[in-house]
Amino acid sequence: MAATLSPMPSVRSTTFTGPRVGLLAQSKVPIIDINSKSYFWNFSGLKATNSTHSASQSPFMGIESNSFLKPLHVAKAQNRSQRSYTYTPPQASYKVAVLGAAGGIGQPLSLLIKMSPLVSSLNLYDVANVKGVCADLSHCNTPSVVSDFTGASELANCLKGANVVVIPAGVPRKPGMTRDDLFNINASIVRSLVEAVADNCPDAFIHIISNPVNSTVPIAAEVLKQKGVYDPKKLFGVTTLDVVRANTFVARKKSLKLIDVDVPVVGGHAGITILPLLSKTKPAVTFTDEEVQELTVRIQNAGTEVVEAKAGAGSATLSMAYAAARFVESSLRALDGDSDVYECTFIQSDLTELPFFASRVKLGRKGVEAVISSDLQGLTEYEQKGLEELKSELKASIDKGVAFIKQPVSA
Ligand SMILES: NC(=O)C1=CN([C@@H]2O[C@H](COP(=O)(O)OP(=O)(O)OC[C@H]3O[C@@H](n4cnc5c(N)ncnc54)[C@H](O)[C@@H]3O)[C@@H](O)[C@H]2O)C=CC1
Ligand SMILES: O=C([O-])CC(=O)C(=O)O
Repeated sequence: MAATLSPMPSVRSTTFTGPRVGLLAQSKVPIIDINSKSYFWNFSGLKATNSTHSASQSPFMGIESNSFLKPLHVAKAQNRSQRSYTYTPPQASYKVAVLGAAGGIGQPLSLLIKMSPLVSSLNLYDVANVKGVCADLSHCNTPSVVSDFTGASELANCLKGANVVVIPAGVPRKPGMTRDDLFNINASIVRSLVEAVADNCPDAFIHIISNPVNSTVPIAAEVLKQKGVYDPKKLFGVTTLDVVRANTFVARKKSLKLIDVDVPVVGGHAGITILPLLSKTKPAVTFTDEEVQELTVRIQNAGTEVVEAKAGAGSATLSMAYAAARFVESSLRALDGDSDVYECTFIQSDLTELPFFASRVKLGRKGVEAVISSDLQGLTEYEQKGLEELKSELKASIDKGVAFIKQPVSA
């Protein structure tokens, strides 16, 4: 019996003007455009090279600049207008290191980073099992060269020359635990990994995923200070998943096009310290008080929702990998000179009286170029109350991280 192939949803409804390849002449299998291939892995903002379609006048004008799926829109826009564009794909020239690459987040995250056209070297580090992940990934025909590094003795080589270091190393939660319950194990892991970053690639952007982010980022800052290489503009707590979730939940609730929605999420990354600013949602949308309450609580508890659904098998890994890959790609675009890159992230901050705070920032070649202070202006009463209420918990988590390095408790 002949096998039936299911059409890929992303190509089913599209019509292309370029050369075509018939998969199976007599079947209903879709015809795909060979030129469309790149859109499925090319996450970076493609630069138009002809004068009519410069990057700033490109068909994706008006689409959120930090959209991880922007190139899919390019494909659609191209299709709609039946015009053809000449693009110069971004040059692959950046080195990214993933520490904890064999883990639940590390593996899919490494795959997504492997798909970036901006990455020339992808270095995978873990305490075990990273060789196989590397062998597997290295068969993908995307530009980056993948290398594996196992154990502390290979960490320095993994990090040398890295432009971006992503750290998802550490233990995840089980049902009934808070993120802070991970502190005792993950604090030491982050400390030792960041020490190595300080020694081997002090100029790199450092993305901390390991929980509790509200404490592990201050830990990383103190380690970098002790090593004399702290640049607060280049140390980031990855809170992108909170934004990804907020965008998803709001779009569903209000029947908006997912790709258009952008909700800033500020504060920190645990429970009530996660504060979605629904009043700042783009496109502008109104919510009833009940919707605000329901959405805010869902966004704050979304991590726990996944932990409970996984019932002991860990926490969010796939959505986290997606979110972290978006943050990596944004960082690479910023390093590459894109002047239109905005993300929410947990950083050293003057926005409130707290020394660290997540907010929207503009990213540039040197890291954080500007903090978007207007997000905290004109808050609703509900948001203002949420902001005041999160401060004591967030401060305690920050202080705990700082104290871990400044006054280490002997084991
Ligand atoms: N920032 C965020 O939004 C999120 C953070 N997380 C956090 O990310 C962390 C990782 O989660 P999963 O990948 O699910 O855990 P996992 O247990 O599946 O993977 C962790 C990996 O880290 C490795 N590892 C442990 N110690 C290491 C060390 N010293 N050096 C290098 N690698 C080391 C392990 O061998 C393992 O491969 C957890 O702390 C989790 O709470 C999870 C989801 C969202
Ligand atoms: O909930 C957890 O433990 C993992 C996490 O940070 C998230 O999913 O937001």
